[in-house]
Amino acid sequence: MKRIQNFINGRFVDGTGELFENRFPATGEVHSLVSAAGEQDVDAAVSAAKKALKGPWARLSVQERITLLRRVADGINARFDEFLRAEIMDTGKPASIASHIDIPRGAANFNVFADQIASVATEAFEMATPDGAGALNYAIRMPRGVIGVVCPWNLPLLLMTWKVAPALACGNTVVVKPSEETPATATLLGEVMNDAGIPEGVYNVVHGFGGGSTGEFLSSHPDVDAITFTGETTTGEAIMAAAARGVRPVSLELGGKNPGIVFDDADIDITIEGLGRSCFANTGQVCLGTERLYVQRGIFDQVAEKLAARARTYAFGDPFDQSTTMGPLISEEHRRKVLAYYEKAKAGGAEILAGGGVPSIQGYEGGSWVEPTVWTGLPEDSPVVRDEIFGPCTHITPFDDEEEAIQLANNSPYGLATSIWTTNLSRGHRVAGRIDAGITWVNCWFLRDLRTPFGGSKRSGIGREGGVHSLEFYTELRNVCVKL
Ligand SMILES: NC(=O)c1ccc[n+]([C@@H]2O[C@H](COP(=O)([O-])OP(=O)(O)OC[C@H]3O[C@@H](n4cnc5c(N)ncnc54)[C@H](O)[C@@H]3O)[C@@H](O)[C@H]2O)c1
Ligand SMILES: O=C/C=C/C=C(\O)C(=O)O
Repeated sequence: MKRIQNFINGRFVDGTGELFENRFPATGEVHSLVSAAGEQDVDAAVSAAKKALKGPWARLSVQERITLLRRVADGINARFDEFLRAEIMDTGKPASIASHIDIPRGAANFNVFADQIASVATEAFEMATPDGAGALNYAIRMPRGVIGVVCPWNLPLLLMTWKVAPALACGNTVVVKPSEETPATATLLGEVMNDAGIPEGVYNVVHGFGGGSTGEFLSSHPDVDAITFTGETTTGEAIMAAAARGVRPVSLELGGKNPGIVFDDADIDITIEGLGRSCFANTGQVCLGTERLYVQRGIFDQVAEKLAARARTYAFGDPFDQSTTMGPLISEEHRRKVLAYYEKAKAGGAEILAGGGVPSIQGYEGGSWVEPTVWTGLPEDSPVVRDEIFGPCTHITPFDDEEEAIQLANNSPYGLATSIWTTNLSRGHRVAGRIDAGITWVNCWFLRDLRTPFGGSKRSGIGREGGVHSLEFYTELRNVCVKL
């Protein structure tokens, strides 16, 4: 049985924690065992990262760091099939997704921030002084130090490197805690880091669970200088509390209950294509996905019917088969959560337009499969419409006018993402400016320019990642004032 180890100070080591099972979600079969890190292993990883801040890594120029980051990107691409297999075995997601999104973006993130750090500016101010000689102020950008990186299971390599790449570009060192569900690609990246010549201790990986385990050991460690987290809102609260001790900055990318708004002048084909992805892609396990949809009354029936038909087109099966378009959920535990909402919808009297249950897939009976589902008819205060489900499901509600649509969309404690579908672009711009969300797409979804600010409002997070915004988090600006 394959064993997945921790990666500390450039070496793969067993942790002092227990071995835990790693399952292939498509069948439920155990495919590897993972060595959990104990508190002393996390301490060893943080110490290695702290020591590396004073070693060769600290003496590299920005250009030398850029060269190493590009080598890491090349290293991932050179081992593309290994990363692809590892990600699919951990998540069960179809190769059609992982080969086009997860692995390419996992490599691209290193090039994006190599570009970004090459051109980032700071600032300088000349000032008058009473003696007339003046003074010059200039800012210098310093790495924060050891960054704790705590990651989720839905886009494991993509979301981990979305943090590690800018952190390293800025001269920090990192200790990564991948989700217990998806340990493999973060571990494989350790080999790539060594091969690329990243000094030992710069990139470390510790495996285990969250509260009372590895995640908490890391976020509470006094020598971690900043914490970047992506995951559930409640976990974000716990990590923010841990970071408060020692006054450490946090970047929190949290949960959402994202609305879509379809006006009656929308291009139906473009809209259904976009909503088909935003509602069901990655088996609905995307933080930016649409779980509540508001459709103007005049086209409500048409959109509901077409979206329900789209939900029925997904092909379940072998995640390694390129013709498979929908995989399982990440685990039996998560499937129980999603199916509980399927039952709540039924109990609440929802009209089920598509799905609502579990598909029968020959040869994959042990997998965590659910049907893509479309409901209507529930009240806005239903848990199905309020809570983040994180599955391939959406509830559709009709609205009459723009004001009502905005009010419905904003009526949520979350504020992560929205999509607006209309051919009236004045309305598209106008409504986008009134939605309380970090990211709003108009006539598109998940179109990503990696230089843009990415993050949530309200309970969907704190801070922004992407482009220069990542560099603002992973560095500290210091001002120097020189009397002339
Ligand atoms: N905003 C975004 O960009 C974004 C992106 C992806 C996923 N998410 C969110 O992530 C969630 C799904 O991911 P998940 O189930 O892995 O989230 P999760 O919060 O359960 O776990 C995320 C990570 O935090 C760790 N963790 C859990 N409790 C902890 C604690 N008390 N202290 C330290 N670490 C702890 C886990 O082990 C895991 O590595 C969804 O809510 C989704 O919306 C948000
Ligand atoms: O599930 C959440 C997806 C997040 C995606 C990104 O952070 C990104 O595209 O950079």
